[in-house]
Amino acid sequence: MNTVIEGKDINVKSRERVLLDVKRIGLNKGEIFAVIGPNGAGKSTLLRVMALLQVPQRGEIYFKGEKVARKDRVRIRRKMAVVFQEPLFLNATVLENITLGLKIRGVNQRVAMEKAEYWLERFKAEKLSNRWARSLSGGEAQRVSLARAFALEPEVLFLDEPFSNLDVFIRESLIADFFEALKTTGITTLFITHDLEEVLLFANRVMVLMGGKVVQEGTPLELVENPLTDELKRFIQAWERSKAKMLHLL
Ligand SMILES: Nc1ncnc2c1ncn2[C@@H]1O[C@H](COP(=O)(O)OP(=O)(O)OP(=O)(O)O)[C@@H](O)[C@H]1O
Repeated sequence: MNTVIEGKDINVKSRERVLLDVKRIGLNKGEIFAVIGPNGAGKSTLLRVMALLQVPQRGEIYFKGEKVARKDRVRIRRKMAVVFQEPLFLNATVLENITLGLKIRGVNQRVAMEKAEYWLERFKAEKLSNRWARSLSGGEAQRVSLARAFALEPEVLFLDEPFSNLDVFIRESLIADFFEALKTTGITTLFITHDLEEVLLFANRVMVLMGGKVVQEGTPLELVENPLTDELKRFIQAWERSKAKMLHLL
């Protein structure tokens, strides 16, 4: 079976409001799968459910065909890595933040150091090794957060809008490093964004979420060329307008 992670019949409610209602989401091995949608569409909720960080009111997650039971959640979570928009760090140095995650997964100190140094270098963050992680700037923190995620060599990588708070220069450079890392590792990736440009750059497949429901799924090109709903058409047009404005300003 080629599906690495799959969610079936997922339903998340808060009081009586349905936040998420997704019949199926499945990521094939090596695939870069984007979930796109406006603010409040349920993207982060879906990511948390798939990354086993939140238990839905209904629905199941399958990892390589195995239904994830409550008792297996921690074990399977260790095969995953998550990068958030605002990185979460322990109160320790950059290097310690990376090596600790590896040690928890049973990697010995020497190998953990090697992996941490290797990935910090690939994300041009080697000079930050001994800095206190919580003192980093937004761009530095995101470099370290990505290095930490790749160092874990996860079977699935989850990213929740990792580039959205960065200035245009840092974003461009980090996106290039990230894309290179994805290409060379082939890690199965679930990527959340509200930026269509990122979808067109990275994704093999994209799911559009609006109001907690899937409105379309397909290749990025199919989405742009043939949006199925008026709401999605408006979303794409708004994005095109903002891009055109940006080009006009340059
Ligand atoms: N713990 C919670 N309790 C109640 N409502 C919640 C909770 N978490 C999320 N929501 C609501 O669920 C909806 C979806 O939120 P979510 O953060 O998943 O959307 P999103 O698509 O990631 O949005 P954004 O792009 O703004 O980050 C929102 O209306 C949000 O207010």
